Formats: sequence, C-alpha cells, structure tokens
Amino acid sequence: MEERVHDGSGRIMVQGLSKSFGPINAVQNLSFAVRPGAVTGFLGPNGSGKTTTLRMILGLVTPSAGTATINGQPFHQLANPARVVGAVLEAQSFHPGRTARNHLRCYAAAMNLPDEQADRVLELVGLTSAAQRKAGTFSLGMRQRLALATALLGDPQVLVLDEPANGLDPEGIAWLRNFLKAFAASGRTVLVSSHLLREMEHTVEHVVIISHGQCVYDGHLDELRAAQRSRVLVQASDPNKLVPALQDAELGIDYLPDGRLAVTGADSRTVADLALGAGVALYGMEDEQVDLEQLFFQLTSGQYAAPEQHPATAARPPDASGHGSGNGGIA
Ligand SMILES: Nc1ncnc2c1ncn2[C@@H]1O[C@H](COP(=O)(O)OP(=O)(O)OP(=O)(O)O)[C@@H](O)[C@H]1O
Repeated sequence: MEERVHDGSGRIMVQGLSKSFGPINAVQNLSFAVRPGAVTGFLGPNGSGKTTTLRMILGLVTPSAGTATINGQPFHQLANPARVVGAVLEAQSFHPGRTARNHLRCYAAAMNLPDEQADRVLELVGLTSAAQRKAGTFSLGMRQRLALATALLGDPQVLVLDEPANGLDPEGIAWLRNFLKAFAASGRTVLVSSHLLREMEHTVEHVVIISHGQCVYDGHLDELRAAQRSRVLVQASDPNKLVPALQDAELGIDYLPDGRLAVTGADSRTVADLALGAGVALYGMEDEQVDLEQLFFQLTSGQYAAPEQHPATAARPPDASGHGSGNGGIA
C-alpha cells in the first residue's frame, strides 16, 4: 500500500462531551481518553448514550457541548479520515445483489485504494471463501465481518466499533476477540462498545462504563475486578447487639431488606467469632461473591456503594450515588 496515515498519536480524547435531544440528556459531561496498544471497552446498558457518543467522535452528531478529537483533531478536520479511522456503526446495509468483493472494491475505489485491498481485508476478516457470494445471502455474523472489512480498507490507525459482537455466535465472538487484541497489540487504537460486560470481559483491558449518559467508571478492568467485594450475609438473633461489635472491628455493614446484615472486610469465621464475643446467636451465614457482571449491573443501575478509592491508580470508582464525576480519568 502507498502512503500510510499512521503518524498521529492514535489517541481519542473526549472532553466534557454532552448531547441533548430536546428534553433528553443522552450524554452528559463525558470525558475519557482512549490510547493505542489496548482494546478499550465502552460499556453501558441500552440507551445509556454509547452510540450517541461514538457518533459524536466520528463527526456524525454535533455535540451540545464539549469536544471529541482523534489524533488531536476533530473528525471533520482529519485530512484523510478513512485512512485514520475505521468505524462500524450498527448493522450496516449492503447492496444485496453485490458480491462481498465488489462491495469492497467500490469502497476501495472511492478511497483511491487499489482493488487488491479488497482481497486483503476479506482475508483479514476470514471471508475469502465467501468473496464471490452476494452480500444478500450473508448471515448476520458474516455481515458484521463484511462491515469490519469495509472499516479496515483504509488500513486505519484507529477502529471504532458499535456493538460488533451482536449477531455473532460464540465462535465469531472468539474470532473477533483475537482480531481486536492483535490489532491493538500492533500499536493501534480500538474503541468497542457493548451493553454486555461478559461479552467483552476477555477482550478489553481498559473500560469506560457509562450510565444515563455519565461516566461511572474509567480504568483498567483488572482494577474493577479488584474492587469486587465479597460480603458475609448474617442472620443474627440481635442485630442491634452485633452491629457495635462489627463496628469496633472496623467492618463495613449494610442492612438488607430481609433483616440480615451484609458484612464486608472480614471472612465468615471472623464474623462468627465477633458474634460469639458479643453474645449474639447466629441463625444463618452465607458468603456472597460479587462477580464482575453483578458489579457492572450495580454500577449502571446507580445503586452502587463505592469501594475504597485506590489513590495510586487512574481508575475512578463511582461515588456513593453510583455516578462518577463524569470526568473519567484523563491523563
Ligand atoms: N436522534 C435522536 N433523537 C432523539 N433521541 C435520541 C436520538 N438518538 C438517541 N436518542 C436518545 O438518547 C439516549 C441514548 O441513546 P443511544 O442510542 O446513544 O444509547 P446506546 O447506549 O447506544 O443504546 P443502544 O445500545 O440501545 O443503542 C436514548 O434515550 C435515546 O432514546
């Protein structure tokens, strides 16, 4: 291929980005950075503002406030955007009667790229054997691959994908995971949205989680994992007597609606010993493990009580209201 446009930082910077549609505040004061070399997951439930944010990054929606830049420039100021950013937004439509190869050749011609580039990207996405098939006969998973191939035509430095795993079977998801990881490992930038943390758990290193258009977590997935707290759920004969003993031991206590206490900071044996010391009988005890999926649900439903802040890290756990400052971790 001729001249490459890989000389920029490859960074996506979102600063104070907001978008309202009439009374709907789809995105509110959102800030985050996406760096090359790792896959960044942009996670949030349906309707949390992911697509609107990605469309603002790609210059398709005008922000109500704030900025989004790629390589330090707004999308519309990039000299050759298709060579800098490849994007797949929602399920794309293809001319049903056109073969995959011809579809790609049309786009390659529009970008001034040689025909051979079509075959190169078909191979990259594992569609070589379907090159002569009409796009109208493709399964949803194959259409996702063809959309990705289209995004890759310009050999971009940055990939932005909106829910690319939708419609993929487990094998397709595994393939996508390996592809995105390898793409990022080659020093490029990947921002990929999903409403399912589980789907992205093994793909992404860095996560930006949004809820109601606001950032609730921006940091490494490993640090989010470390923030998982297991709790001991205790049914005590006299909770009012047990609570001071737990407080003296500096343990965390939540009151559950069913009358049990949820204790953090100690294992069940320690809690049992403290109850014994306080002369309180225990009618039941249960270890509760909070998995990543639950944590994601708690973060995005706004009911999450924050773990201790990790001062030395850029990770930004939410405040007690379940919402972060919205200024997630800009370096
Ligand atoms: N063009 C529009 N006009 C009016 N409201 C819109 C428009 N686009 C998005 N919204 C609203 O903005 C909010 C955020 O939508 P957005 O599509 O960005 O969320 P999302 O996280 O991508 O969700 P999904 O995964 O369901 O696409 C929603 O309440 C949506 O209804």
